[in-house]
Amino acid sequence: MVAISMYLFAASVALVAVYLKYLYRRRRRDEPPMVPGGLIWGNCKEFGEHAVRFLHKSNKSCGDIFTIRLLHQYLTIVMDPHSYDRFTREKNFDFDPIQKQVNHNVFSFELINPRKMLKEAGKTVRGHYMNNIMQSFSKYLNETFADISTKDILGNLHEIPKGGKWCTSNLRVLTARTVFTSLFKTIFGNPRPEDTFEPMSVFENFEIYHKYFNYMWLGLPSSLFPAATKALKALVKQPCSSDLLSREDLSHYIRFSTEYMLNCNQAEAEIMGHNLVYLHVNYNTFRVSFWAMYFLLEHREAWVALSTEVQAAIDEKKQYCSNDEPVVFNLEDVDSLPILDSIVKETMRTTSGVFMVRAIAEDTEFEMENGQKYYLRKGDKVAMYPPALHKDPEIFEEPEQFKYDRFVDATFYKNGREVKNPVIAFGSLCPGKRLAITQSKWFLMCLVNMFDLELLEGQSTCPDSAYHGHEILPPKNDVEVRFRHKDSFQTLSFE
Ligand code: HEM
Repeated sequence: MVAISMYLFAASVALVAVYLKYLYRRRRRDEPPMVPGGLIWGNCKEFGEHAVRFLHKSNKSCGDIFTIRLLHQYLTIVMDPHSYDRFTREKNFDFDPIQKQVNHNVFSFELINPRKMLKEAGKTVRGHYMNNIMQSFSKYLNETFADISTKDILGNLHEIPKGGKWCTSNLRVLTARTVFTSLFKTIFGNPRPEDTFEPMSVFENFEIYHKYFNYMWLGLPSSLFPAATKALKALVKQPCSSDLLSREDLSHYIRFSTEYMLNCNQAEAEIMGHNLVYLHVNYNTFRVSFWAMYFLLEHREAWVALSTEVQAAIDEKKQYCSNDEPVVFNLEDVDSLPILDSIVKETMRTTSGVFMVRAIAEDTEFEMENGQKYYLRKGDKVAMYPPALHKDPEIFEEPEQFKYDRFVDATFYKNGREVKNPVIAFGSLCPGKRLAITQSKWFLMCLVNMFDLELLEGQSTCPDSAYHGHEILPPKNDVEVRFRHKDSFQTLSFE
């Protein structure tokens, strides 16, 4: 009996010690207010249930900056959109440990000199490189658009349905067969017939793997999730580096990264892990395209407005080329379409799940835009949570509604002052922003130009908020659509 009491006493003391060391915290002078939470889990429950609602509520009770606790991690949230620039410029707010955490925990590799790699990633998606990427993407997209009407999902050939006959598909599968396949081929080149590393099988395994992304990012081992382990095994069955490097249609970036990692004596497994990360960041473009297409179908007036805008742009160009030539667009032309631009921005606003997290490298005095100063502790994390701003009713009228023309000639205000960056789905660091937006826009232009597309009766979906933290949220469920080639259309080409 005495022994049991001693054990219980020792266990209680240990628990209290763990609690005091890792969980308990007294707010120091000039630190942001702390949001009250549970003894052990902190604010995990409310945050996990509905992060946007929880942060709006905390914003009302605590103000524009406050600290929450997710288990043992203290996280200061900056809710003021006007302080965005200060947040992104603060040199003690460090993204490198976050990026390392993703690479290490989720894709099992480390980069030697990551800043050099990222700088190069930035270069390879700008200027003439971006034009080259867009040319390949546009070529592959035209091929996949032809394929979806003539081949089934297993690749078996069928006749093109004539007389305006409709084909049916799940929308996600349709987006994978067109956008994801084109992205994949633009990055890795055309797969060889013997390759298991090919777009549709990678897509299927990514779909599974991404379900566990947040858990693995937080550090839970992938072995806890057998489905994720199986998917990863399939995803790393890639051609070896020498095989990839021998391909003429390999993207400039993968050629650079593979050669760079080989020169740093990094193992094949690490090169493959890195290839997956690159595909993973590009996967967001696929997700945006899915959502934009879904919203166009759900809001027929948006489809009509976009088709009219695109048709007018094609007609304008057609005056200068013959009927059998493709109509050529460039970056400037694509950027000049206001409804298209608004649809892509509104899609990002409504489906972004991104968390802009930074590690606090040193004790820091952070000055908000209104001049108020706060002390933030080294070792904590600090974040902006764009979805909470994107759903702020003071900035966006009826924020839950998709309004296709919301961003046409519009400015947005908070506390009576203009918000300079109303949509921050790319955070501040993403080098692929312009490319991803252009690819999504190009896909939509080609889609409304070539196809009739409809949601089947009773089909609907919405972003799955259980995946908050993903750059673009996946849908709760897939939907069924029917589509057919238009009787006549002009082939488009990007130069
Ligand atoms: C719709 C598509 C995309 C979305 C929504 C997206 C979003 C993001 C976000 C939110 C971040 C974190 C930035 C931060 O916290 O400040 C990020 C980082 C990054 N993205 Fe993207 N991204 C997309 C497409 C791409 C593409 C196409 C590339 C290819 C070049 C890319 C490459 C990267 C890289 C390399 C980083 C890490 C940057 C660093 O560590 O400095 N992304 N992206």
